[in-house]
Amino acid sequence: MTENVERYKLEHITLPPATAARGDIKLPGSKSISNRVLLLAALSKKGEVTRVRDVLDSDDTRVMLDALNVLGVQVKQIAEHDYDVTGTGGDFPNKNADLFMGNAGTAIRPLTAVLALQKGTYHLHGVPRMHERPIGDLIDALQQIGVQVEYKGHAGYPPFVLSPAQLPDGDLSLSIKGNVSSQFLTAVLMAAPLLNRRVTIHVVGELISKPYIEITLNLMARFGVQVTRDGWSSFTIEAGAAYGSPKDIYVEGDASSASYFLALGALGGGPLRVTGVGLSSIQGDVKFANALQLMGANVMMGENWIEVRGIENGQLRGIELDCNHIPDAAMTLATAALFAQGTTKLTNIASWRVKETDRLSAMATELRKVGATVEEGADYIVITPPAADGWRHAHIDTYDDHRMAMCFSLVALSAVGVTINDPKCVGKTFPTYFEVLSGLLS
Ligand SMILES: O=C(O)C1=C[C@@H](OP(=O)(O)O)[C@@H](O)[C@H](O)C1
Ligand SMILES: C=C(OP(=O)(O)O)C(=O)O
Repeated sequence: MTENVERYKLEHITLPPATAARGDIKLPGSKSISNRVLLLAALSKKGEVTRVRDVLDSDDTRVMLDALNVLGVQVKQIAEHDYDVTGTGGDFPNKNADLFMGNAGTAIRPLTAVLALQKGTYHLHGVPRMHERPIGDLIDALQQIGVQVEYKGHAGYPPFVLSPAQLPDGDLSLSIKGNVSSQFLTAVLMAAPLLNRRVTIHVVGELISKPYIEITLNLMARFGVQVTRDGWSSFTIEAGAAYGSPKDIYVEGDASSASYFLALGALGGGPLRVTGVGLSSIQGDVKFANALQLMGANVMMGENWIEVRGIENGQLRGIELDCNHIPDAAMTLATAALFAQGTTKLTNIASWRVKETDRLSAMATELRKVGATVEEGADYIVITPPAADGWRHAHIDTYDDHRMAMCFSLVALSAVGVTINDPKCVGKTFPTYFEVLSGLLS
């Protein structure tokens, strides 16, 4: 992907009113796991090949694959979703590169930490929205160990240039804030073994989106690096820790993408089964299923699948839920809430404001178009559904946010249907979303 690629706009898609949602789908690979595993495979022992299977094919994973390619990492596609990645031992062949990061947080944050430790100069930039998404807390943490960064736009935001670090001798210790994004801690954790010495990372203040740190630690362990920890407050990587290849690794299905189908199954009677995530998943967003259960949905789970059927008592109930642990899937609760009896309050979601768009504001605006009454707070949203005769057919703006498009597809199950503007924005994580959806609705 290059910056010049014209964003393929399909003006809008209209979903006519549907009354049922049922079927069986295989989920696309997890974005969070795909991008972590591709990078970890590239950092593995020099010459070792990791076969990464079931990689997500989307804008965000394309950003990571293209970056690795530009950096000189050998990445060979051997089947539609499978890649052989040859390890570099943490030392990328290309020492000067201009890297387009699109709007992929899971690419720019970890790559920033890893590239800051190379003996090279790297210019990282993205789409305009990426230049509004904060990265200062990560850069501040890296600067404590001598990393060299020059901001090219606004301090604390991409674009910026990384040049060779001036690392002090001996064990290293650094502090990092985790209240804006957990991806900053993920980035430092993933890069730490490249330092070849004992590294202790102290988390200052609140840490949000904690389950994503569990994904990071789990996958680092799969690549042979154990991190010792003191709860959520400090993490230590010992000297001598180095990534080794697990040889063959599968990417599980995307639990955030699963949320749309699970909600549809709950609203449209089901049975609707997603395969690729379940009891053995390492993704925090599988907890979305528990939230749906709280709303009254009938959920069953196996090792590798989740199935939702019609709702006990006919209609979902509104809930109040702290959604800090499921920031992405929580958006799906906001549109599911349109169909619930009573009010739904989703709290502790301030991070929505610094993602693909200001999601709190965007969600409130678009929910109101459908007929809901919405209260938007600094870090919460309260949704009261439209009255039975209060639904309006709306043209939903999606703000170049894949999750806005996918969340509002649930409104197809209302009596008025819905029109979604710029539906192609789903390409960030799920390019075929609307095709898959059309096979489930009737
Ligand atoms: O580490 C990850 O894979 C992610 C962490 C979360 O971001 P924050 O930590 O910024 O909430 C999530 O929203 C994002 O889609 C993926
Ligand atoms: C916040 C998201 O993405 P990113 O990885 O760019 O942070 C998301 O997918 O909802």
